[in-house]
Amino acid sequence: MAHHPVIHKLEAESNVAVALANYIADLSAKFIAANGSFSVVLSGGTLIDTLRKLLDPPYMSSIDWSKWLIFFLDERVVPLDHPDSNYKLAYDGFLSKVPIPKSNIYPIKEKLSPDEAADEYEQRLKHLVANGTLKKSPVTGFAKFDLILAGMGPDGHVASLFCWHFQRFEKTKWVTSITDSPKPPPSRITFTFPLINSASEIAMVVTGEDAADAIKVALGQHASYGYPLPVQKVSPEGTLTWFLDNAATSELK
Ligand SMILES: O=C1O[C@H](COP(=O)(O)O)[C@@H](O)[C@H](O)[C@H]1O
Repeated sequence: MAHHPVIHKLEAESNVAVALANYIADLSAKFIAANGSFSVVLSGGTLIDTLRKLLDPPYMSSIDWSKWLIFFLDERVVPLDHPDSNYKLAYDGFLSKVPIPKSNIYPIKEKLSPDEAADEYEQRLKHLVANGTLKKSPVTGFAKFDLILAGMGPDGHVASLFCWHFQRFEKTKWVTSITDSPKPPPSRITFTFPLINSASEIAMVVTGEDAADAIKVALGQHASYGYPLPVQKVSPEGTLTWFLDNAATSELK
């Protein structure tokens, strides 16, 4: 049974950045004290810039970065130094500025087809569960990440799970691929909903006016047409916490 979501409606994106840094620092301390590590899944997009407060005092020196493990919620199937790469975005904007050991960062493998890249990432996650690096959900048997940091596109997509694309209905695979993403670039890999929803904590970090219509649907104030939006399928075993600014909530009553 999913818990009620926690919703933080903040004035500006800069307030979201501060609240998000506090939330992440608290979870980092909690999970490291309990398990000796903190597994964090990053999406791309605007989220990476909204993580910027973690680079400031007191977080930079108070967080035990050496215990963080970094994964990617979705990735574009391009070289890791390509401008479209979510790894490059995260590395340039965040990962290169914090002392997380390189061996604790898990980018996709290059030079594989989208299908091969998704399978390879899934196998790597399964191996990390088998050797105890990652936890396993006792409910679903999928990997159980401590924290997934997700954004949402204006069309309500999460990760690379889009409306009208079958990947959003995947039940068995942990990671899947898409070669006709409606948002460029077309070839991507993505966590599936069963893997996403096995997480302990999911933060949906959504800012800006473009998201306002989808936020109205996601928070139940407007019926969706036909199928629910992908974002409406986000329902973790643990807690879902929304971080929203005034622009993203401007259509809410
Ligand atoms: O293409 C993608 O889009 C989403 C949303 O991005 P945003 O810029 O609207 O925040 C992002 O979460 C995902 O990781 C990315 O591949």
